[in-house]
Amino acid sequence: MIATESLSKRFPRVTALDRLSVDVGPGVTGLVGANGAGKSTLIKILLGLSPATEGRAEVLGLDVATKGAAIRERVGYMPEHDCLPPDVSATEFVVHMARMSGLPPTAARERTADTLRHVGLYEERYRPIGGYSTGMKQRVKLAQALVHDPQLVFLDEPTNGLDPVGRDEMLGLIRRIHTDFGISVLVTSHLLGELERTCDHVVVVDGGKLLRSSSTRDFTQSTTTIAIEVTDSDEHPDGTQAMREALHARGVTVDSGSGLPGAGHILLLTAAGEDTYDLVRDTVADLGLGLVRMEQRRHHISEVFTTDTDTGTDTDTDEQRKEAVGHGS
Ligand SMILES: Nc1ncnc2c1ncn2[C@@H]1O[C@H](COP(=O)(O)OP(=O)(O)OP(=O)(O)O)[C@@H](O)[C@H]1O
Repeated sequence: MIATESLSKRFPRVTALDRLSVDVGPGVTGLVGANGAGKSTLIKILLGLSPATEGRAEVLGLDVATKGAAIRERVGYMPEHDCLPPDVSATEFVVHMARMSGLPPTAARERTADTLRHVGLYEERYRPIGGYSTGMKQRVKLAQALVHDPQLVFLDEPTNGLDPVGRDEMLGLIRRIHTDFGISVLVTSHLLGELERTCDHVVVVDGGKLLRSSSTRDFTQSTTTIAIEVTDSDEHPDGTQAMREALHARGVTVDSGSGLPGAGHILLLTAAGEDTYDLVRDTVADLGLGLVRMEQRRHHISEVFTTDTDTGTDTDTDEQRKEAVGHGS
């Protein structure tokens, strides 16, 4: 679907892409990286909207340097930023975009109705977009990317600004773009966690460089670490501490998970088979606490960064990386 070879993009003060070589096949692929990692720049080059400084890239077998228009006929694009006209309705806007893509009037109206229904916009589609919530606007942006029935869509940070429920709904929609319509998807995010659930394949970029490209399964192989979180109680006002001590007394070494989001409330312990789960359950019950969660920890974006990038990068990138890690779940 996509192939880049030593692709670079240099702006006067910053190298946005640095000799990036990656192949992306059919299915749903996540492109993950901190803010400023080069994700949007890559998408613009792949659409033929911005020339690369060096290297080459093909989308659906078409060279981005010379076949931009043909690529945009076959590829849908959902931009990151709000770019919707406030005074027209979703229907009017999406019909317009369908017409711009070359669909005849009747087909444009039919495809618009189908696509808006697919993204979950019903009666609201006749109201001006200016009054929509962020989630509704994201759906309109998604609909206009799909309306001309592309073979591939680029979705740039589609969950940006959404609350957890809206985010889950958007991720479900993205998955269905592929399962229901066979359209391949390249979706960007600075949160690896949300892409894990949605994508078949994940590509990680950092400072414009390829950090890792692998199937989601390989990427998120379960570790043997279990993360647990418990409630407090009247008897144990610091439930986490009580749990730590009780587990310790039962011979289990517990780590506080410092540095992880939610640290202070999370206990990490090494699983020694099913017995460990039973031990945790029994200990929680004996203490009279509630178990908020008990889950096998999976690799986190921070681990990718710490294990694969100790090669020294500039300060800006380090800051941006921390930001992505901080946002991770
Ligand atoms: N037109 C431009 N002129 C100068 N620098 C740019 C331009 N576009 C992007 N950059 C810089 O290139 C780097 C990569 O930006 P890019 O927008 O591709 O990152 P990103 O991974 O998409 O992050 P974000 O989600 O924050 O947009 C950043 O340092 C950015 O400031």
